[in-house]
Amino acid sequence: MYFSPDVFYWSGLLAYLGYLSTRRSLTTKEMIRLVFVNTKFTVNEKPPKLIEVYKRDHYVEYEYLLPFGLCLNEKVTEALTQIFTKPVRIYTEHSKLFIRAYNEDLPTEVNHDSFPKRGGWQVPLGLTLEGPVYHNFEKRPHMIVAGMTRYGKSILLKSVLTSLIETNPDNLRVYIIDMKGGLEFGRFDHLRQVVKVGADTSEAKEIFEEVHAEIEKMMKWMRQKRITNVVKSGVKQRTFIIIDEGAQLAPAPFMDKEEKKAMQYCQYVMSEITRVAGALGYRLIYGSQYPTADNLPRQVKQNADGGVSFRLPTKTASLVAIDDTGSEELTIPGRAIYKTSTREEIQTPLIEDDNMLSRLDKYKRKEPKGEGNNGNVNEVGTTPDTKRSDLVQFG
Ligand SMILES: Nc1ncnc2c1ncn2[C@@H]1O[C@H](COP(=O)(O)OP(=O)(O)OP(=O)(O)O)[C@@H](O)[C@H]1O
Repeated sequence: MYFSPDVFYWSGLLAYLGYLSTRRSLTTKEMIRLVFVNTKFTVNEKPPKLIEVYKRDHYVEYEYLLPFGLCLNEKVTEALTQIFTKPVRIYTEHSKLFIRAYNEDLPTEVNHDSFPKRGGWQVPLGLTLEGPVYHNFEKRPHMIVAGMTRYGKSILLKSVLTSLIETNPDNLRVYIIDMKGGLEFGRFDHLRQVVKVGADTSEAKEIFEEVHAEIEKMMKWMRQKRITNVVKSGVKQRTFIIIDEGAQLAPAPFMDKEEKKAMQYCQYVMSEITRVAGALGYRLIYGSQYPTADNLPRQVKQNADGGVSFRLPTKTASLVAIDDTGSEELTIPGRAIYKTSTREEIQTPLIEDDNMLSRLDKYKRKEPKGEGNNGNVNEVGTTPDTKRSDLVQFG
């Protein structure tokens, strides 16, 4: 029997439409079940059993009981992901499989002002699919911020600086090393919390010498007072060292001996800050476009318990920055991975320079630099029950 090509065309189309309509009428639960069966994610031909469906503000979560011996694999994860038009998180926990289907995509822009303020030393780092995420510098004192040029590193550093000043105007001291010639952070030098802005290698070295001397004094003072960690001691002051483009502070073969020595010194103090000075109230935020094993001091890497990575060129770069891959897949400015003991994809807060300058205007220095309590290290140790003599002794 002969069938014209038209017959094949129309019967094929009808079958496709039939498939589409069935597909449309399927509920999410049914589609998940079909994926389990079609990908052979079964034991004795039985797929995982649905236990509960949770409806939350930002997502709907399906909880399944996993039969013993059944392990989540890439094939089923990919097939499940294809069911949903919005982001989905698929994970297992205690013999259960969870499929969390989010209601919305992560936005491509979130204003810094939209994050509610939190007390202490917590700053907003970004928005996740489940709400805002904060970094607590008391729990995780040091942080690495990595990302290729034009993906949002400097803006995040500025957002963190703004939050720190606004939440702790009287207890914050900041040294900024802006290796982009001071172009990004030079404008904030007039704020009373900003002790110094260094814009090149020699200024960076001066800052590190100053910080190093402070750390030694502080250690002595704490030894005398038998304080082991400022966090539990009532010492309120914290000193942040923010570095934008830390890779510029790494020795390179073309440098002369003096320059190499200066760089090695800078790297040594960075390491000391993360190794011992966290307990003394010193916090390092190390920003770099492309951290490598050669330019990121090992101690900094090992002791920085928080990492934010914007887009990076390769998986290897992502592994160096945050011990995890994924940064090479980010494509949107302001989109980053925040890695601590957990991992979150975030859209970081956007803040414009002019907005930042106008809201921080009230913190501009009244006295000339170095007078009053501007950046005065003698004020370290100001606690309700610490006598003035302690402060003098420390200074
Ligand atoms: N959180 C954000 N949300 C949306 N867009 C952003 C965000 N952060 C940065 N951008 C966009 O990316 C541009 C570059 O940001 P930024 O200056 O922070 O880059 P960078 O990574 O520091 O680059 P470079 O290292 O070259 O200075 C901004 O001008 C802005 O358009």
